[in-house]
Amino acid sequence: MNSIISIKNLEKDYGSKQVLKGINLEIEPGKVIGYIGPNGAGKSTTVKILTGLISDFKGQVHVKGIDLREDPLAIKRLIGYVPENAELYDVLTPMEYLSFIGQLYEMEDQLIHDRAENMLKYFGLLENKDQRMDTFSKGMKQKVLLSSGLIHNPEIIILDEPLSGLDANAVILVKEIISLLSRQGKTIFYCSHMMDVVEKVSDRIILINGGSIVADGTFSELQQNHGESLEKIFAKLTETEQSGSHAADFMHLFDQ
Ligand SMILES: Nc1ncnc2c1ncn2[C@@H]1O[C@H](COP(=O)(O)OP(=O)(O)OP(=O)(O)O)[C@@H](O)[C@H]1O
Repeated sequence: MNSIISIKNLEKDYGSKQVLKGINLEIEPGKVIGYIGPNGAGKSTTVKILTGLISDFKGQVHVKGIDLREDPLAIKRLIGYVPENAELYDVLTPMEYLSFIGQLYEMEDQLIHDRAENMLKYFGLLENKDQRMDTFSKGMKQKVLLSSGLIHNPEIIILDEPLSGLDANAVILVKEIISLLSRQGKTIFYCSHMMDVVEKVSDRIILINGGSIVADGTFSELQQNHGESLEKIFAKLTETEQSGSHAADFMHLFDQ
């Protein structure tokens, strides 16, 4: 396979705790990869390694044939990353923030300006473009963050729970953007807990549990092997099928 991302025997410990236990992944270009798993499964850790934020890992990671250990900066240029919990410089305005990010990628000023303004327009933030972001809601900040991950038109886009805090219209917009980006040949690595969205937008779904891959395939392949909806497949493979009765047990706490 002509992989754009190649991960071999990836392991990561935090002290005595092994969080990734030998992840192997070959990812084709131009696909949307849904990367799912329970809280603490190791999704963000994988993504932080891929984006060069964590460097003390075991195993091999190559992006477009470049060894992550040898040239992390070259890989960072290829990737647009929207982290789960981002620190925005919220004393800046969206335009100032996006200019700053664009300059880090050595983009031309005019291109930064035009692209930033257009992205803010599509996210309904044009009238807020010159307001300081410390007054923004979570969803407004998330839209700026998404714009900052896309501004340099990266080949690979890594989204870690990108829909958090977004209203229903923005969720629809982001889902459409994901599909359009993939039609343009971009590779999208999409971590989320929103099973209904992952089910719809992903060409391939990878489920990790306890630091290991427990399922990998198209949605219909996973359905054939494990169940109807992605929510049910997830529950089955991560052993939370009893969540209904757990909820009932929880409610018994209030019986006395
Ligand atoms: N900096 C850190 N130091 C120590 N342990 C960490 C650190 N970051 C993550 N962990 C632990 O590593 C495990 C995997 O965390 P990770 O954030 O990768 O999970 P996740 O799948 O992204 O979870 P979530 O869905 O909750 O975001 C968790 O048990 C977490 O407590």
